[in-house]
Amino acid sequence: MSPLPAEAVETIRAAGRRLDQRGWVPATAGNISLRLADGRIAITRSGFHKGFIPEDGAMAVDLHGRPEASNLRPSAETGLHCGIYRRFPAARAALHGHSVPATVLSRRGGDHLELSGYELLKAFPGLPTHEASIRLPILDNDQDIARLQARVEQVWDAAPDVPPGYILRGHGVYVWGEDMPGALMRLEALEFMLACELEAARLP
Ligand SMILES: CSC[C@@H](O)[C@@H](O)C(=O)COP(=O)(O)O
Ligand SMILES: [Zn+2]
Repeated sequence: MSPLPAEAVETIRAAGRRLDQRGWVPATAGNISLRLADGRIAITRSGFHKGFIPEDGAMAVDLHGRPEASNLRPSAETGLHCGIYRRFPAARAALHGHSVPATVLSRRGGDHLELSGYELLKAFPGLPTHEASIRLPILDNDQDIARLQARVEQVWDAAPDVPPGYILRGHGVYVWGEDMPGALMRLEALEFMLACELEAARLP
């Protein structure tokens, strides 16, 4: 059991501050992870405010979410992060936030949100133009994370071209990327488009 690399911990703490600056991690909401070079997953410990993650606020788990240190409690949603890393070998960073637009829009119903015509779609892989769309899955929230992850996998199985993100209804967004800057960029792009959708829904 080796300690987490200091650089990985700092990357996670900086991402937490960024999410907090944007208002996406109220109270103790949100969680953040990185896949380390040795294959372990570094993830935020449960219950901290993500804008103020302490130096010991991240810990290592394996790809199945099993903690290295049994006295520490990883994020309650570790199973969702590990599900992403198991499924997508290129994923090296995953972010989860609770923004107002994601929460409000997902509570309107439906099993997906179609985002089309936005220049910022180009932040997503394989979309070189705004003349494209992504179908962002919306899944009903569930406190049983293993059951929720099983449903996420059903959605991925049914539509292999799903974008690197999804929404949990009334809860928040998950996004992943090939590194932390990539995941942050994607989350920002997605949150911008969700905020636009919310504004548009308010127009008469
Ligand atoms: C403020 S309650 C939010 C939690 O239930 C959960 O959804 C969340 O995002 C943070 O949980 P955590 O266990 O700190 O990773
Ligand atoms: Zn959450």
